[in-house]
Amino acid sequence: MTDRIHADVDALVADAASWFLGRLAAAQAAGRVPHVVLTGGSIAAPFHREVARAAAGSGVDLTRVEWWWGDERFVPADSPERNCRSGLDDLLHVVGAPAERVHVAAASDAVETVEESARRYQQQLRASGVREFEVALFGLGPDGHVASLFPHHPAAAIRDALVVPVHDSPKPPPQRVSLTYEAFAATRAVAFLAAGEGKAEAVAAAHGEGTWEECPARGVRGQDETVWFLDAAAASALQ
Ligand SMILES: O=C(O)[C@H](O)[C@@H](O)[C@H](O)[C@H](O)COP(=O)(O)O
Repeated sequence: MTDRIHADVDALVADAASWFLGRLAAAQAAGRVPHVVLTGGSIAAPFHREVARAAAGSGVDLTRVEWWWGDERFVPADSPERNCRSGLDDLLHVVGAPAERVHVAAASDAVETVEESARRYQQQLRASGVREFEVALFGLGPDGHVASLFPHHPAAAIRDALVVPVHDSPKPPPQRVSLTYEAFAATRAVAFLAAGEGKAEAVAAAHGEGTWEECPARGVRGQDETVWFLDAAAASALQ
């Protein structure tokens, strides 16, 4: 694991965006159409805006990338709470990503149940033929959760599915869909983006020994690399 610690959020997202575009440039140069996992949470908007800004001149063709989300909140499509909101508004619509490459989990006004949303998202993943994710980006919960895999939550323990429905999420809203550890396992590069003192303990826990049940972020690692983009406050409890 590598830690890249910055003075503030602006410097953090600038470095993360440049690293992200570098990974995509290398994948495209090698002839791959990269599959990417985007995140929700508070870091999403500044990160997506920075990627949209830095993309011009990066040599990366963002219209030739397959876009997924690590988790989605089961709320109506036009809710500002949707995790895909920032990715769509701040990045994918800005760079003109074609709709057929943008994979969003069904909202609560499109399907009846969160089970159905999870089932369809898993079907989309399988149908896409994706064998690995090039990059998966994650925020970090103050309790160490990643995507919608929460500490000691039964949904986090499911291994025989790529996508699971989540009920009783400790972070609102209560119903969500999440990719599983199984889905994240085949990922070349994982990046965690975390800022602020509220994340310091979780960052330290995720770097430390112990189980994924108590700190789910421990369970997600990239095959090539796992990079932590942190501001000084989020890094403050690291030894
Ligand atoms: O639904 C969500 O909010 C996320 O997918 C979740 O995993 C998020 O990335 C972390 O909770 C960090 O979010 P904050 O930065 O807003 O604390």
